[in-house]
Amino acid sequence: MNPTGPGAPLIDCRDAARTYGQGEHAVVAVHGATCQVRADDRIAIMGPSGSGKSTLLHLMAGLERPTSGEITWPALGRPATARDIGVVFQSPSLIPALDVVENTALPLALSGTSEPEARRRALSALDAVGIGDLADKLPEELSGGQAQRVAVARVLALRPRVVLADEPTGQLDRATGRHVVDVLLETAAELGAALVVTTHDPTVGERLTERWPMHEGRLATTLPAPISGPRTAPRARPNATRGETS
Ligand SMILES: Nc1ncnc2c1ncn2[C@@H]1O[C@H](COP(=O)(O)OP(=O)(O)OP(=O)(O)O)[C@@H](O)[C@H]1O
Repeated sequence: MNPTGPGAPLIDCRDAARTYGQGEHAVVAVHGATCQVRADDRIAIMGPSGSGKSTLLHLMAGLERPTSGEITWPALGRPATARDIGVVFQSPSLIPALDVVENTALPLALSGTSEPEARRRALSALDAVGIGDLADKLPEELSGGQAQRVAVARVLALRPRVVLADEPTGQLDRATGRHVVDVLLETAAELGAALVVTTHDPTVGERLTERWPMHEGRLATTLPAPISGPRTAPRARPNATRGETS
């Protein structure tokens, strides 16, 4: 068991697996995955469609429970909440009746932040993702890419300790996608937060410091070298405890 408190991993997955369905209909979305996420990590989980990336991300966020194995959040000393771990989902899921700034401020308002402060932080996050001028638009007036940027801003406004982004550039053109990754990296640095991004796009993966390959539900055992220089401290590496690599 990891110690809790500062220096402990933010997310600790131990042989965590997730199966959907039962019997002959069972689908093992994630086989036993063992990995850790710490502050300052910049990780791309990479793999083709259906390889289990979203499921692993949801497990890390505590949105789903592993069917076997364990996921803990040692640095938090308690189960993670949405304020600790912000998730940018594949689908923006904006509330149609609320304008862009209200959608962005909503999670903050729901977690007790005063309305003026929630609005101020929402506007600042919208500016950061380059759509401050759309603050009073309704979701139906947005393009898919603009809606995705609102979803990113909604998480950044929460100032979480970990940002988990599920294919955040999947619906964006190359230039906009690049900007969204810039924003995620800049904000993670500013907050001192960890950043984990799922993607099948190598040009997104190469922007992150580490790439964790995933194939058919298994997190690979071997990792490419970091982009620049060795890490300053040793850390646990992900491994597929069943042994296969992609
Ligand atoms: N709620 C669910 N019920 C049943 N099967 C599911 C469910 N969610 C995911 N799966 C299955 O688990 C496997 C992994 O899915 P997952 O969405 O995690 O992969 P992914 O790599 O994120 O794919 P994509 O890039 O297309 O989003 C797939 O075979 C998928 O059909």
